Amino acid sequence: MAVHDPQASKPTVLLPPSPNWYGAHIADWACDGSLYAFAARNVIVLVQPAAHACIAVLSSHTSRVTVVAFVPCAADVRDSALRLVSAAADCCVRVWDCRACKCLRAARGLPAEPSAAAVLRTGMLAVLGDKQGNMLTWRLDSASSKPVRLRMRLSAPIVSLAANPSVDAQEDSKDGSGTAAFHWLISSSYGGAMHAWAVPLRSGEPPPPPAPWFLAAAVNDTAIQVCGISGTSLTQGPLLRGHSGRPLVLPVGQQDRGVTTGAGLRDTLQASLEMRDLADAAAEEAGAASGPARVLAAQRGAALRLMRGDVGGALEVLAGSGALTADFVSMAAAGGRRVWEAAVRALAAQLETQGEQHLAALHLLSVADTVGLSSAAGCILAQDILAQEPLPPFPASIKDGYAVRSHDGPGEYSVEVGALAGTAPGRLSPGYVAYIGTGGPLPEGADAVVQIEHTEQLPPEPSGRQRVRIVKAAKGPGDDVRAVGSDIKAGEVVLQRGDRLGAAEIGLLATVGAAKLQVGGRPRVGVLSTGNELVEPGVQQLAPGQIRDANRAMLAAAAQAAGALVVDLGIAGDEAGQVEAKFEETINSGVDVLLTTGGVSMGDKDFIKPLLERRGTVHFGKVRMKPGKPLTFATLEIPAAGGSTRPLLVFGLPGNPVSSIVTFTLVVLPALRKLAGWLDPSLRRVHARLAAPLKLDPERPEYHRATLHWERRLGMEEGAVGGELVAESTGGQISSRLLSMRSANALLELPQASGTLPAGTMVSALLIADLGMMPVAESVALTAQPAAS
Ligand SMILES: Nc1nc2c(c(=O)[nH]1)N[C@H]1C(S)=C(S)[C@@H](COP(=O)(O)OP(=O)(O)OC[C@H]3O[C@@H](n4cnc5c(N)ncnc54)[C@H](O)[C@@H]3O)O[C@H]1N2
Ligand code: MOO
Repeated sequence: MAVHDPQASKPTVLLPPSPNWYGAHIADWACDGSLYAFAARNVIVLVQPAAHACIAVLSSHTSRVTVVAFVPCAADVRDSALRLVSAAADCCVRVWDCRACKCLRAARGLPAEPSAAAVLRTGMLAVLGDKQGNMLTWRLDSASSKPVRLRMRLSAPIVSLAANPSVDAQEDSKDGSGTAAFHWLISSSYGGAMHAWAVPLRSGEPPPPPAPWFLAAAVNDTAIQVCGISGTSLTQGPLLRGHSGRPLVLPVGQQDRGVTTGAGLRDTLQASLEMRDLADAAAEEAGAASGPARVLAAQRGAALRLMRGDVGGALEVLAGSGALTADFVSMAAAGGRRVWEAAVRALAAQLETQGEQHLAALHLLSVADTVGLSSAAGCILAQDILAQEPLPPFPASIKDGYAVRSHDGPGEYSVEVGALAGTAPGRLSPGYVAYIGTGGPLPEGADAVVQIEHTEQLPPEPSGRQRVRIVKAAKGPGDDVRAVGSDIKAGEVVLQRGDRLGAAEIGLLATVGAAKLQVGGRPRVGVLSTGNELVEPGVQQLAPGQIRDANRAMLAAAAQAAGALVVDLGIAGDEAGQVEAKFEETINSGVDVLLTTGGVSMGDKDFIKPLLERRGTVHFGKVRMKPGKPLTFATLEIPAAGGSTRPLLVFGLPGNPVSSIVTFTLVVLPALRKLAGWLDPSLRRVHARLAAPLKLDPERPEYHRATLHWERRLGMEEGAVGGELVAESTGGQISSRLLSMRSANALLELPQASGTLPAGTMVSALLIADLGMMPVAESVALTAQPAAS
């Protein structure tokens, strides 16, 4: 854990690494404004906003942190312990003491990946929501308590949770004025819109007495479910519909009153705006020229503008106030990607004007990322890596033996104690040799090493000092010594932009001390299946006409293997409205690339192409290829902050499973590789000989699935060295038969033509799998002895 003392040195401005910034509840403010926490992969970063400094990295979670939520404290009290609740994809929830930076308790075995959390104002009870719609409560005031699953389950993943901050909500609701009483609730969505809701509070609905709390849970379509919580029961209140994109419920600040009376939605919004204005003014009046109050004031100011839909104005407030990273991140968490992008851009500009180089911010806008060595495997370097110092950095022995002056020659010598590994070498006295181990630094004055096998031990001197006879002397200076820089020269480029980082490359990076790297980032890829016939793979009993959705899991795996971050967008039915609604929601969900399958051909339910034509530019919608004829590619301009737009790449892949994976491999994979930073993203082409005749297609060029293996060339006698790749078809090639992709490591490129290619014909083949996995049927001869010269 790195604890940073903001007084002691220059504060570090931190940005969240990109992979999971878009979660709804991965960032939170402590209620007194003194700390800000955000999840960054498996750790939680604690930021002190007043100092713009990272103070700690909490690192006990073993998988991606999906939830962070501070335990509320009274607004005017700085809690000396300041607790934080976090949960991670490994179904573990923890509570932390943020001042001591230690994990206080952990509970494992949650029923599903937690996706949202809220802690009730009393601080005693954490409420968690998960991807299966479960809600759980966890008592924080008892050392032995375990999370308890509430009896009712919501119908969809819970993407966000907020607890009513007002203790006296119920009392206020009994206003006696005869007018209806409301809680007010603020939400935003990935569509970018902010909503203010007046949630009617009727007796017993929600929350049921005696619990004074209500929770709002955003569920994964366009609605917010209001719930009441009492003991281990959950009561459903009204379902708030109206967002066009996935909604997020925003936690409201401590000063805000949880209730407003009488008026409808418009007045509720107006009242809340006024309250925030007042809070701003109060904070500023309190003379908060710097420090948390000013940060909070800026956050409120920005929130106010965001609520009016004035993204640019909100960012101006943040940039102008000097309230940097934490504000931006919380706005991003609340407002979705377009706010995030504008925020990062504004942050980058601000840091630049402050004379700080902060390329990380700019890189987040493209798909580049900064990673440590432990997460670098498979990434593509986005920078050249130079050695800072030579390797070895000192003349090093190649053998276990004796460091010598080479001109001393054979003879009997007293042995000095050489340098221990990892310590500085001394000086070799004239007339002596020094014991040295492999890799050890040569003492000053020595210029060669004599390996131990070329020496004989002699009886020690009376003083106990070792003596040795050098039987076979060093050939000259440098014998059995690695000179300084002989492996790597200082300043040498050891890796270049575009290099793929495997184990050896990561070893090289470690060697030269490159512990933080700029790499091509991970594009966010949404995967959506379409079709009324589709059901989840886990369904055991198929109803008539149903089939299991194979494409989504397959394409998600393929995109993940290509380094993408996959967003599972589920299944959309074939009704035009349903496809359209799902589509609207998903194109706004912040993905860079959208993959749909099905519905791109000629049928009356094939809505994808017309939809793409309406929403963007279809670059092609039919390709002369087999399989994959209806492959469609379109780009959409998605509105972004400041009136700009960002591109969304949409690949409409055919529904037939083989067609979808083949078109993914041929077209989407190179695109993802390009986004991830590959300099040459194309599939590698080799030549192979057909093992059996293959019939050609007269209408379309075909990508025939085949398994390549290595074989001795025809006519060569056994034991001779040499051979070639031989292609064996995977059998029936109909586009529905996914077994034709099983074990395929190549797509044979067969021309559109009549007739049959005879066995033995050489064809070109695109490699689609690692040839390290290639079957090798017969034993392959070893390298022959070179002819004696
Ligand atoms: N009149 C024409 N009909 C068809 C043509 C044509 O040119 N004219 N092209 C054929 C070709 S080629 C292909 S490929 C398919 C592609 O059709 P769609 O992309 O519209 O896909 P669907 O009709 O929705 O489904 C086709 C097939 O695949 C099954 N499917 C769909 N999604 C999944 C999934 N996620 N997992 C498993 N299986 C899936 C679906 O049930 C159908 O059997 O069109 C031809 N027709
Ligand atoms: O082009 Mo389709 O993909 O043959 O079945």
